[in-house]
Amino acid sequence: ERAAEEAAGRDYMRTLDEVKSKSKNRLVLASWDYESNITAYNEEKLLQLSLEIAEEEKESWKETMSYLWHEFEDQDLKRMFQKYSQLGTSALPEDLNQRLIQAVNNMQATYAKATICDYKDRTKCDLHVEPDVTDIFAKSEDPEELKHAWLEWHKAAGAASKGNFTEYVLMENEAAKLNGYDTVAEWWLSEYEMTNEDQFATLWNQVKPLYEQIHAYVRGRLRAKYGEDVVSKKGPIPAHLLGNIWAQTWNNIEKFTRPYPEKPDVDVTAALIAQNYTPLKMFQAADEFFKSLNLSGVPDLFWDRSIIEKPNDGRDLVCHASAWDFFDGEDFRIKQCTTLTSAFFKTTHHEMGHIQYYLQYKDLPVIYRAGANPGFHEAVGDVIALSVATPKHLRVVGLLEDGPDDLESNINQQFKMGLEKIVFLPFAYLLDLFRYSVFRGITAPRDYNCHFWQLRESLQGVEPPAPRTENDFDPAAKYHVSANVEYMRYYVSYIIQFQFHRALCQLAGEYTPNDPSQLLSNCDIYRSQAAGKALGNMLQMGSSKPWPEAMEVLTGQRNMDASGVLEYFAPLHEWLKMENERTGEFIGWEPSTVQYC
Ligand SMILES: C=C(C[SeH])C(=O)N1CCC[C@H]1C(=O)O
Ligand SMILES: [Zn+2]
Repeated sequence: ERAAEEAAGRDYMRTLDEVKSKSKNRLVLASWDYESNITAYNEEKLLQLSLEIAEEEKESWKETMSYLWHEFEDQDLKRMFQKYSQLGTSALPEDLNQRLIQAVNNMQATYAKATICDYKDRTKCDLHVEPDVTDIFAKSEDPEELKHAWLEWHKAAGAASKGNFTEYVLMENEAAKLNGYDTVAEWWLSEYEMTNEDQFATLWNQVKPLYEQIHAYVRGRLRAKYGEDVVSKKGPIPAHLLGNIWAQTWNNIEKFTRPYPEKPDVDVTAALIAQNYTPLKMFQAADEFFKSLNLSGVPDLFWDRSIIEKPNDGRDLVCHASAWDFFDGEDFRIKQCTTLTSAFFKTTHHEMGHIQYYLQYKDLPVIYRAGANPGFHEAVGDVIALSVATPKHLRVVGLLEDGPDDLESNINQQFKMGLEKIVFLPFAYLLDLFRYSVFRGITAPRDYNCHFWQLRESLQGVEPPAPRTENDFDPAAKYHVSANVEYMRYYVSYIIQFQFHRALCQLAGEYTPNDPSQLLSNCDIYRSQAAGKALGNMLQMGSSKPWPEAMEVLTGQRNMDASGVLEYFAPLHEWLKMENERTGEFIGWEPSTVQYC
């Protein structure tokens, strides 16, 4: 009867977990080999192993579905069976799975190998997105050089992948249907225990007023710098002038847009170089922060097997930063082409946050070794980085000399954080609104680029530096579109990380709501055992419970909302409204005059 069936199911789950641990370990090792060294041999090995494991998974899926797990009373056992009942892309017939794997591998390789020619020296054509194009956008203040780099990169990495992307959409949608979803959009939303994107729209409505204020202020400062012919009074901002090839964060233009330029700069990049930091030292600093919270340090294997600098042996590799769980409870790695910049100092904390999550849930069944939802995984490292980025913490670790702690300095600091966190929200939101509409067939291939730029203009208030046509495919110029990595996880992360930060800061005694002497943006949880314990308790849950339960363990709230973001940036929001009022800056943007549809 049922009790015997559940007992049998429990035994079966234990065995299946052992089998899964081994097959996932083999697959991740082959993926690591391919992404660390893109060769035909490594691609073929990954393809063959992927197809072999897909067949094994089809077999074990039949056995899994032979149990009456829908009736099980043990909710935890039922949750495990429910997760194993999702076969994923292994549900595809082998030939379609092969076409899918090849389409994504082709896009990844195109992106990794893409290069552009230097603006000044047109014979120098070996510039990759990391570090070269990234550096151009960090340093150049020449609109023509920025336009050249923008157009060349979007041609080399975007347009080139349109065919493979269309094939990938077909195959991935087929897999979605075989897993019981209408399209990939619903499959991705199910990861958040949602059936539509209404909650994401609600979050956007909460933060949009704040975004419009910082957008208007930045447009005004850019117009002052480049002139009205380059930056209009009321139109969208040209995407190539925002310090980032995707215009997703605008930190690199902070140096000439910050509210109080006469106040001392907080230039972490200069400090890292001046103090002979190395990539290794950056990783050790992040590791030390987690240990200060009485959380886990990384194992020795991590230092032996990670790749933390771009290899200089001329190989092709995926440079985009990533953290890896090899599902054997011991092997955890990061692959990152680190350079000595404040951006990479943050990325290092971001990636070490993934590793910390892996370490905290490594003893759970393999099926539960994931974030409570994908946004949780992206938030861990960023929460730590919110403390690290405070002038207070930077002084503790010697990366910033003493300076004023007055209102103007706080506004400058919040503005710097706003160029990373507020500005990012519409970008992350639109990237998957675009892909949802593609997966749902609302956006056909002949409309891809037009619909992408309609979203870029309406949500982000940016426009392309030159006319676009359907020979372009600008979305694939962003890594995650070429690599089939869902992106709403970052939108969720940039909302919930402030809810997490607020809770941790109160536990650390660093923040009291409505106490102006303790700004949330000045909180540093460094060395707080209470904060570390609460964070660890949430991370140890992995995906064993629905994400509202994990959220509640840390914050006492069961829902995600923008109250954390709005509380953190309240002083800046007030300042921006007053400043835009004072200068008469137009809030929002009128339609673009650039032809892109
Ligand atoms: C650092 C990573 C690897 Se998970 C990343 O892709 N991030 C972190 C911030 C947003 C997003 C991006 O670079 O687009
Ligand atoms: Zn991440």
